[in-house]
Amino acid sequence: MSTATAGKGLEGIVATNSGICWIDGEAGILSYRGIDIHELAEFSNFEETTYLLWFGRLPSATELKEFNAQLAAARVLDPAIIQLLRSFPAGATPMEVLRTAVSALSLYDADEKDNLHDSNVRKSFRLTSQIAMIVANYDRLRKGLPLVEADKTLSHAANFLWMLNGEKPSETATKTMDIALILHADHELNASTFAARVIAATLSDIHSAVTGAIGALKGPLHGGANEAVMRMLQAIDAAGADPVQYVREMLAAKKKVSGFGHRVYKTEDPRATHLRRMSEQLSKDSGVTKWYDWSRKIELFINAEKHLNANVDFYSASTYTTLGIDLDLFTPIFAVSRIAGWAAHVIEQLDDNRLIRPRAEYIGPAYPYAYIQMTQRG
Ligand SMILES: CC(=O)SCCNC(=O)CCNC(=O)[C@H](O)C(C)(C)COP(=O)(O)OP(=O)(O)OC[C@H]1O[C@@H](n2cnc3c(N)ncnc32)[C@H](O)[C@@H]1OP(=O)(O)O
Ligand SMILES: O=C([O-])CC(=O)C(=O)O
Repeated sequence: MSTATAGKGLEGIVATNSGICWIDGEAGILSYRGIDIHELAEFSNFEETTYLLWFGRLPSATELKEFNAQLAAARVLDPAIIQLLRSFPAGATPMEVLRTAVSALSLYDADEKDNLHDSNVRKSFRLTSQIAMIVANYDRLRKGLPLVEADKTLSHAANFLWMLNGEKPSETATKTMDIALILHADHELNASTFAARVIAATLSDIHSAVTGAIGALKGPLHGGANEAVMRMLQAIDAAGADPVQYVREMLAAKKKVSGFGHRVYKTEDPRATHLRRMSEQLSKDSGVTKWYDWSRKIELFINAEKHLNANVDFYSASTYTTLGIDLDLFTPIFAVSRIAGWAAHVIEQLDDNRLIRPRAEYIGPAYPYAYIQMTQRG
């Protein structure tokens, strides 16, 4: 077999076949199983979208009802996981906690240790419900607040907000969270999903694949960018700076501005369109307009100056902040949604598996390079 050298960062390399997500980066189109993200954001909900990702088509009314019931029934965490959450040192970040707790979930998952399709679907239900619960529970534990029991009558988005805040969420908050979860649910071979597929392809288990994916999502070049956007907006606020001037100086110092640029999209990220709209509406409704206003000014400046567009992470920062959510929960919330895509990809990988093992172009010292005895080294 011949080998070809991929560009740095595997840019433009098609690494697998997948029937889950189609993106046209030139035209700014994102679709799950062929259905445009704009239609899903307008008409679907997170549960239905997850069904679509896992089973390849939209459910009937009865199938959706059963799916919702199965997801709600999976809102159970072993007491040992709660104990684990209580045991973390003060200052453990929610992403570190999520990564560690998801790894531990496999120890308490009574399902088959096999990698059969149906076992992994059952585990995916549990992982989807449990990730949301871990994020909500840990936030309350670190704040010294009592834990809130899952409400199995609520939707996934509403139950997450309920367990996080201990009060029934408004319709607006639930709808906003639900749309955000739809928008973040999958994105083809992004870094965390690729990591999940590489792990799954060794015939390791789905918990390992999702743990690795969470580790990849955490980085500021990927999902961690939403937190970094808010940290930047807060730094602007603390400095009493002009947002455009602040960002101009970042560019002059050759720093990257989080929430801009994308490996695949050459136009606006279609998800940013929705998040911008939601951020603007929430800011008007709440009367706290500065985060949206500053974001918009920064966006227009970066568009003009660098021809870079906002990605999914840019307006999720001001959206979640206006919903009253702490900034270090933004990336965990990304995971609350992206588990839908990770699970779909792990299952798809295993349905037609082959080990993922590319080659590296060697650029080290030329072979054979002599071994020098210790006594003869300088
Ligand atoms: C959910 C997600 O993962 S969405 C992405 C979230 N990440 C971010 O928002 C972090 C900021 N953005 C970035 O770092 C990048 O745009 C990435 C990682 C998303 C994509 O990276 P790549 O495709 O590898 O592009 P790369 O980093 O090589 O950038 C290409 C050029 O655009 C510039 N550029 C890209 N993004 C930015 C940015 N956000 N701010 C300033 N300049 C940027 C680079 O400096 C580089 O310029 P140069 O050619 O003059 O050196
Ligand atoms: O596709 C990517 O590279 C990153 C991204 O937008 C996502 O994972 O949602």
